[in-house]
Amino acid sequence: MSGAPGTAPAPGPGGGAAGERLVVVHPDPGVLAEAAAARLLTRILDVQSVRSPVHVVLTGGTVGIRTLARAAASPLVAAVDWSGVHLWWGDERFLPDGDPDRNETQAREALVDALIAGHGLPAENVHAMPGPSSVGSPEEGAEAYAAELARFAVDRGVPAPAASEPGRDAGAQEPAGPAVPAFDVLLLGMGPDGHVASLFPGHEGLGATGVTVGVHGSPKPPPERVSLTFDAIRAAREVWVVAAGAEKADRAAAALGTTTDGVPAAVTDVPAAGAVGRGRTLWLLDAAAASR
Ligand SMILES: O=C1O[C@H](COP(=O)(O)O)[C@@H](O)[C@H](O)[C@H]1O
Repeated sequence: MSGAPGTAPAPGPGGGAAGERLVVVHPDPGVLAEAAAARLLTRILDVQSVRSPVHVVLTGGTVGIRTLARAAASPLVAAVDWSGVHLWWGDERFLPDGDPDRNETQAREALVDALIAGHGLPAENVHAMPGPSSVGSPEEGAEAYAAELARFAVDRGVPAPAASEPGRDAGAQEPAGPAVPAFDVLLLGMGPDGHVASLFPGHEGLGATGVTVGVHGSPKPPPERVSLTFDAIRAAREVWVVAAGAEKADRAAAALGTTTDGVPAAVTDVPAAGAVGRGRTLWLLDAAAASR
């Protein structure tokens, strides 16, 4: 895979038009996390220059959390008006509040608690996915999160923001879509099996309707999770897939291009192939993950 960015529009799964896709390759996981953190903070700043609030979806996983930790260490943190930012999650392990394996716990330790304590992020703007401390099952958690998302859903019947917003045409209608906020950046990690969020190859969650789904039998522990669906993921203005390590290379190549026998990847085999944003999709990889 070349390191050169590709800008050919990537058709959305199901053939729908989607925005541009870029693949950016970094020398190692440390530089990848540093660059992804700077890119995230800069993107929030750019969006804040034309609208508020800004909605960002966080991911768990090694690169996802490392990116948040690097963002916390960045001087750019002080440039963002965090009072106008909302943080969401793409998926959560169905574990008690404060469990060290929860994506939320790791994100709070890496960045989120520091933003609340020292940078004006309102605690109520942090929208964690419910776990067994507050609901009885992953399905109840999914239902509760869908209701929370709907509270902030964008009214897509109104014209899109003015042309001054980067990448938007004045007067264009926001396409109708699921009852979720207009996520400005939706971060996703990718597992060695090509899973994104908690949507695993061959798993029934891949075809879930609605915006959230309760997951059972996850091949990666813990078995129970809550996840956004692809409908919710694809409603995002930008989807960023961040992945590092040689163990991701095969699935990254399959998701981005074709399988070894030249067949375009199917989302059921490579869920990451379905990670497409409405305006732009970024694949931020290290050299090892891009090696195929
Ligand atoms: O379990 C999960 O795994 C994926 C990928 O994690 P990684 O360590 O292989 O990057 C992560 O994106 C997801 O949020 C998490 O729940």
